[in-house]
Amino acid sequence: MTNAAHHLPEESAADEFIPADLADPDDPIDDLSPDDPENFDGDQLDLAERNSLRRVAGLSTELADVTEVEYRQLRLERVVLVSVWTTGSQVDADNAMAELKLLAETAGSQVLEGVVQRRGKPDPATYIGRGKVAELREIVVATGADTVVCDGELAPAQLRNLEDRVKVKVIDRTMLILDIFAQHAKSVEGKTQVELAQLNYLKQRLRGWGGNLSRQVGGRASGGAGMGGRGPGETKLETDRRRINHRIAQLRVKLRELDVTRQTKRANRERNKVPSVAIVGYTNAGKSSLLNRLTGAGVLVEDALFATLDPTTRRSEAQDGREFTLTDTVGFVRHLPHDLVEAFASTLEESATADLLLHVVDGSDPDPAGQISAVRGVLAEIGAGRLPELLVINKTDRADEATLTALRTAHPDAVFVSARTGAGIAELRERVWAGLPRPEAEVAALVPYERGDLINKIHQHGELIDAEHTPDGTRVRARVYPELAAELEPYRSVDA
Ligand SMILES: Nc1nc2c(ncn2[C@@H]2O[C@H](COP(=O)(O)OP(=O)(O)OP(=O)(O)O)[C@@H](O)[C@H]2O)c(=O)[nH]1
Ligand SMILES: [Mg+2]
Repeated sequence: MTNAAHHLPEESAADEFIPADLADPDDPIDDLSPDDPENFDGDQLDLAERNSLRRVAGLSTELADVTEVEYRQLRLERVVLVSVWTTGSQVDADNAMAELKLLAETAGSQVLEGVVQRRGKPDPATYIGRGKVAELREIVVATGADTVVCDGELAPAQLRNLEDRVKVKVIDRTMLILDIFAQHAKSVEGKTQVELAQLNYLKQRLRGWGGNLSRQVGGRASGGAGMGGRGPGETKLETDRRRINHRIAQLRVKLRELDVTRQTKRANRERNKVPSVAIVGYTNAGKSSLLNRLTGAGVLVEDALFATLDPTTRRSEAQDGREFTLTDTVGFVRHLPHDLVEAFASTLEESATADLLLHVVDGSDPDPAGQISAVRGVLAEIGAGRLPELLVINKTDRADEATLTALRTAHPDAVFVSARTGAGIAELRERVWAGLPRPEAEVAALVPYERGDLINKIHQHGELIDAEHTPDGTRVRARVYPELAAELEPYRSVDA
């Protein structure tokens, strides 16, 4: 890459660093104290527990001595944000920076400064222009930062070069998101998935912080061959790599086992034909708040990105008594790391197999259209792109009229709600009920009174058209799924 560097054009004057305006005076976030009784979020059952989990290092004891893996984690760091602004307007660039700031804060770090460089494309060697690296170093020194966070996914070489020159830890957006997930994941499955994604990502970016040991010239000779115990000549880098590979294999096995449990659960639901509704959407859009509104679930709601990492499923009932499930899911974000999408595949499958998607959008976001397309992108990636989708524009209490009008025009079928005030929730319920899949087969039967269980099943899983009590039992007409139709077969009326 030193070669490549010679061919790069000099920095032009137009490539100035633009300080990002990080202090947003009317930051809508500020008026959202969870202690405010107005902020109806249901019971926040596990808030305390969550807070106590915040800063626990995500890796198991087996990797405790892989110093680099720990080093890459972001814990209460003092950071400088850096982004290369290639396309789009200044507003887009500011929004992207504001989101990066939120992400960094969600990871527990303190943002000291943010700089944007306008540039045709990121420098292949150093991400920002090479002329700007020294300036970045100055900012780092002046602010006393210990970490630089770049808004993008950096190639291993870019990361290394920047780190060598800026002389503090450099993290990219992908690593940052992985780190947030690692801090927040609660279930065994979630933790395992995140750890796997982190290790996969880091594996290609290890640089051997054991200092000179890592750059041994003969190091290549041992690559790949002889995974067994190598002697004292083994470098720290190789040890790390070997341990990581070993750990990755372990995690894969564990995930496979966990997946079996999940599939059993899902198979049960499928057999019972309980329609499932998945609440999907951009992170912080208000998915959990909506689940709480719709079911009183008491899921944690927090003004933080990725508050929810473990899907919660609640049963609910349509007005005609039919049951369905509502699942709150992990939020999406622009450029969700691919490793992570892959790692979360089984969790996300919850959405991919749903009968209906409630796609929640934060109507008060500066760029709801961008959120919608980012979410649809991830949905397509996990094979949920063609499911029936009900677009729900949330936070109408806070969104400005112009944005709402634009959204109404662009999405005439969307439902406009506020999980906070409850506005539009009644309509949302009806739209959800109407969107549930309907059983096809219509049957007529005379069900004897001792088979009241069948009548109950019709109520729960089918649609009762009419019922009449006769001396011999209940005469019913109903739309039911094939399984229930088979159970009703012995009592079928011929005149149907
Ligand atoms: N003003 C307003 N705020 C809302 C509304 N709905 C949710 N919020 C707030 O938005 C923030 C995020 O809400 P959550 O329900 O946690 O969002 P989420 O989509 O589940 O977020 P993640 O799980 O982090 O992806 C919280 O501070 C909520 O109080 C709304 O209708 N109006
Ligand atoms: Mg949530």
